[in-house]
Amino acid sequence: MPLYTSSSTVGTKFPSLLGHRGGRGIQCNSSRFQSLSLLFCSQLCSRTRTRTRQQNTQPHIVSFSKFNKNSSSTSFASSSSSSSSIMEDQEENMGGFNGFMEPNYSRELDVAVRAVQMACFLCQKVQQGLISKSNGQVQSKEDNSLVTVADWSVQATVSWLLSESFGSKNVSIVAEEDVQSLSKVEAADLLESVVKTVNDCLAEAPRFGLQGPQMALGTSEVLAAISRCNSNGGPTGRFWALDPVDGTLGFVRGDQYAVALALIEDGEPVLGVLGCPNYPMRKEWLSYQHRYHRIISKLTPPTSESWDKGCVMYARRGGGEAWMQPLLQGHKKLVWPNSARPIQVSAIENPALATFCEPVEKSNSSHSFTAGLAHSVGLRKQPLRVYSMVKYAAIARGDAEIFMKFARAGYKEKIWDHAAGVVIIQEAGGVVTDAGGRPLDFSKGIYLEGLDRGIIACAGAKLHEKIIRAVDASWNSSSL
Ligand SMILES: Nc1ncnc2c1ncn2[C@@H]1O[C@H](COP(=O)(O)OS(=O)(=O)O)[C@@H](OP(=O)(O)O)[C@H]1O
Ligand SMILES: [Mg+2]
Repeated sequence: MPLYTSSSTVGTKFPSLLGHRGGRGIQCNSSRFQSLSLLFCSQLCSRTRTRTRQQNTQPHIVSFSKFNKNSSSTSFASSSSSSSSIMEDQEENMGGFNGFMEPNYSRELDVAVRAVQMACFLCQKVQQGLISKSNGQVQSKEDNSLVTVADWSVQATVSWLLSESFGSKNVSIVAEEDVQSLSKVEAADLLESVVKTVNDCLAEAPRFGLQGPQMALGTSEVLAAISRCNSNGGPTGRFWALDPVDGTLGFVRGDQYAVALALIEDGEPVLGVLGCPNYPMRKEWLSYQHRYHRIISKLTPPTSESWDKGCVMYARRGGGEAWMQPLLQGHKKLVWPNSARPIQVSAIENPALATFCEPVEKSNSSHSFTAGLAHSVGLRKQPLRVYSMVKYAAIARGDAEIFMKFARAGYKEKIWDHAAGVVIIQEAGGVVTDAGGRPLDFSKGIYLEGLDRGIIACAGAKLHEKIIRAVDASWNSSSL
């Protein structure tokens, strides 16, 4: 059975790396920022290698599906014949390895993008319900964060789809929601809503090129799918990191939020998929509250064909490319690559022209500290405050140049809040590190252990270096 189409085949243009960055040179030998430069150089070298390979093997990479590599990815590839949920309308499979014997994760990427498309579809329906009437779908968790039917439903749906596609034995997921609060007797109505929402969504699976269940899932199957997401991550093997609704506050306020799914192998994120259902295609609308965007949209309704808002961004580590495709509209069927376009980071290096983004809530990141940094680096524009990993999407798409997050002391960042965004920004040409210039460490379990002060993502090395310097200069006098 034909299985899937590689993302590598969706585009055939591979501009040279430096040309792709608008000709910006990159210094790899800075003595002052050696670790930073080494990091950036290694990102650059990996990208250059990959591009050379792709140029040599275009347009279709040779399939090595019979090659039996002793790696966990083989089990994913081999599980496809028995439990693949991909429909028949797709191209020849890539065997899980490209012509250079490296896993290309094409099948995982294909399933992940489709699953995130479905999750976005689900979230849009729930968010519309929240906006039209405050109908009790917002719950309070013990940790006081807001959680919705969408959180649990997305987690159940994505978990079920991944398990069906790769076999539940082969799928390990780290995800935000645990099943305890949903299993309580007092949550019976909520659970019923989740089961209905999941089944409504899975009934649409064929439109997204995936197979849904033969019969509607029962309560126990939905709970089982949620509770399967019980991995604790770690340094070895393969697991998925899922944030079913990232930016819960944005979601319940009818604003920006994201569905984030990453595949992590041996502690490194290798695939990143980010669904951004409210991401506006006109970048100036990112800075407006979504309510305003909705009013404007009503005044000038988009035509059915126009791409007004909502996308899924994705990238494979080392692929040297990042992509964005629109959310599936109306009753259409997803035909890969679904009008995907390449995305890349901005070429702006001048701080005076750069836009920085940060969390909306000052309890999540110190606005006063970033304002000081902005001043010292010479950033002049107002910060773009956006909920969720949409900030990573904005950097990858070139709509902003800098993302900074400095959480209060003691807060431990979770891997699912960053993994997908890191891969996408890096493959779109940007840099992501902690404030010490080191890569984020996804190998230590569910937290980004050892994170130095904060997170800094930039379109290019020069801006990144300036921010790191500014953090060093002002950290000791800050109250953080
Ligand atoms: N106190 C504190 N400090 C820092 N970070 C925190 C904190 N509390 C939560 N979180 C995590 O931040 C995620 C939301 O980040 P955002 O960048 O979207 O923040 S904001 O809502 O725009 O203010 C949010 O993700 P979601 O829970 O998925 O919304 C949390 O994982
Ligand atoms: Mg989150």
